[in-house]
Amino acid sequence: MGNNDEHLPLFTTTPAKARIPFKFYALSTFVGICLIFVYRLRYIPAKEEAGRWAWMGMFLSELWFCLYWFITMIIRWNPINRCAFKDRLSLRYEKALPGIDIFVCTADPVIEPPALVINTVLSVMAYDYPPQKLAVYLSDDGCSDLTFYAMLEASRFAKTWLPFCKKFKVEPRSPEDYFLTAAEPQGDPVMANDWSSVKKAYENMKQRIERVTKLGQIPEEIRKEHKGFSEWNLVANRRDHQTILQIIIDGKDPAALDMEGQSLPTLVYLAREKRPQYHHNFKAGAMNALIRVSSRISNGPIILNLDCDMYSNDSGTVRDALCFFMDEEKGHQVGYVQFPHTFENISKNDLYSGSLNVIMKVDLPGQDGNGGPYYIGSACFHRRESLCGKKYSEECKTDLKVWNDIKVAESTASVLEDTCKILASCTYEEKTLWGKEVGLKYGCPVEDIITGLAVQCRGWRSIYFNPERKPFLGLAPTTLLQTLVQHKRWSEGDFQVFLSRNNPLVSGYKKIPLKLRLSYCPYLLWAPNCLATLYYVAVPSLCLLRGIPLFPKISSAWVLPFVFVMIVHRAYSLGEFIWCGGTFQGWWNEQRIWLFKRTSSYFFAFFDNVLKLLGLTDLAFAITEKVAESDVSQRYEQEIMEFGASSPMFTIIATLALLNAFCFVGGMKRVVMDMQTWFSNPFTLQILLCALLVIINLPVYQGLFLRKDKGRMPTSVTYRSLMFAGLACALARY
Ligand SMILES: O=c1ccn([C@@H]2O[C@H](COP(=O)(O)OP(=O)(O)O[C@H]3O[C@H](CO)[C@@H](O)[C@H](O)[C@H]3O)[C@@H](O)[C@H]2O)c(=O)[nH]1
Ligand SMILES: [Mn+2]
Repeated sequence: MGNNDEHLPLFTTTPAKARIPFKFYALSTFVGICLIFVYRLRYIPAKEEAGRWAWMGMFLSELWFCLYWFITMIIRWNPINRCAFKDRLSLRYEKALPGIDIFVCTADPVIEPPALVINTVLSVMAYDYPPQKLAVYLSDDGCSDLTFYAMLEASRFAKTWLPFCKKFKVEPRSPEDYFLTAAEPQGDPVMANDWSSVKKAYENMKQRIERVTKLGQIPEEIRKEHKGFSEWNLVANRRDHQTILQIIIDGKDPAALDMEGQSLPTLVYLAREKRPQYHHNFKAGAMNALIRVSSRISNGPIILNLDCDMYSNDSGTVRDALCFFMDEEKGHQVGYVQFPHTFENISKNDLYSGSLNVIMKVDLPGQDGNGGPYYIGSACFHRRESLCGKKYSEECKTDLKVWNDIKVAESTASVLEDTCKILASCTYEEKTLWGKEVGLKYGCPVEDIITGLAVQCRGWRSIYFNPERKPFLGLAPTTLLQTLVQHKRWSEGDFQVFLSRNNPLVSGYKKIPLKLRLSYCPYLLWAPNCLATLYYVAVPSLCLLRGIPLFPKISSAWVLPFVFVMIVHRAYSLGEFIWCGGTFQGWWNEQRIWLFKRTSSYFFAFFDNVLKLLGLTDLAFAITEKVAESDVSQRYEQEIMEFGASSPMFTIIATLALLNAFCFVGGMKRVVMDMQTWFSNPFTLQILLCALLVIINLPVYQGLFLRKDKGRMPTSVTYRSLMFAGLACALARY
């Protein structure tokens, strides 16, 4: 190694390619949109004409779409890619690597089974990193002794799993996912023997955990094995209990060794105190309790935050992240490093559009280019200080040396357990800045977005790193309702941020660049999208029924901008989707989910925010289910859309689908009776729009009328939507 290498950076940044075709697309679409506006303004129906109001509504909707499109272009304008050099990091800093604290959050042993949670925990315990410098914390908002039991089992299994991972260079290091796909090694019989015995050990452990989980309580003989179980004697229920803090593996204890005599990472279980009269602030509250407790136990300067279903898929990720924090030139500016969310359970053509591929491959690199990605809740490495409210200053440059000398008080695990409990109590945060300036922010179902924004406003840079190998794999929702509920939470929280003092356009003024503030907006404005979309999918169709034309004739030149924008815009979206690794069918599914989300999730999110402004409700955090009944998951595999629940969201979706079907039939009748050609008929575009909506809604009609399985639309929804759609059509008609 030459001397020069010392000056090479630990990471590089390169602009993305193929910018010219993109800019051409953006510009030409913009021209097309302008022409549409010219048409809308020139041909406003006169005062006495029917349809003047409908026309104005079209104009306003299109204005909104244009505005929205414009900010999505800002995100896409100059994306960047990052590259990290782990080998340089090891050469320079192997002896001086900082401590890493890993926080895993879980909240419910039924929705998030303990066997799943410990796979995530094991995958991060097995990171390729000095174990003395690794501490893994589990926050259990479900306060479940079942989860605690699984953690005990995991701590025992770790003693074989960790050395096994190193020996066999196992990837991924979640045992469940490794053994699901890995083949037994051939050749060396000793190795093969080793391999099968570890596999057997894992399977036995999993069986024990699942048996106890199914039983729903801890058998007496197991309770005797660990003093920690006695804590549950005092637990009234999951919403009313004392703090339970158990240091399951104390990494500083010289006796805490794996099978090969190597040290083990510290492993901690925490169920923070909950009392009915105190708001627990969901995941943000859990994270803040962990930040405080960990500061006494290990105090790692870097914190990785993971959802319990998001296991590590690459044992090198910690080192990747450190390349950004430890770069001599720019590292001191970095507040957090966000990794992409990818999912292991996406169906072949991504039925519910859960993969988030375009967000991960287009939006986040774009946001990074504009000044730094959002913090999206999981798979993010934070600098402890930046998360805890410190403002960025040039002096942070000295941190590197300090990091290595961070000390925590030397005390035994049981002393720590006692003294740290208070940090996770309900009253600890009273009259402090926790949840406001310190730690994750409270009062919003998207704690991640507002927290990341606050970190950026304190002057820190954030980094997005999307490596070749997927760094983390999570679970995406597997039913339509779950998908819609998840998006309701996101869009609701995002819009709440937009309406609050935290609106980046205001709070980021003079703190972060304008283009970064603007690139928050497409997300924050998800919810209000519902208005323009609902208008566009209902009014032109109803006007068709009534006989009010809203688009130019095919024979008129004004049809060109409409057709051009429609085709080019969708072609671009298709291209982007395929480029991000999707299929054509997947793109088509995405269009459908896009419609469903906008008309149901965003609609409810919008109105809940209005109600909240009026002080009538408070926004909550609905947890996404990670398990499904076997017939439900079977339908998911087969990509059959799952309705099967009587939700008002489905009523809206079904009503709109039926409305368009009725209008399509009515519209066709009109065309046939009018005896005009398609060419000179003023309704052709309206019929096409209506037809498109009918085609995209085909699975809804199937669910309403044709299917017999349990995932069909409930009859109550069918009746209600028939009634509403019929009523709307009758009103339009007469
Ligand atoms: O009171 C709560 C509620 C949730 N969680 C945990 O929060 C995580 C995310 O919950 P999930 O239901 O899986 O939500 P998702 O929509 O999948 O989560 C995305 O969106 C959230 C914000 O809405 C972020 O917090 C997440 O990190 C991000 O992955 C899970 O580990 C939960 O255990 C808690 O710890 N306490
Ligand atoms: Mn999740």
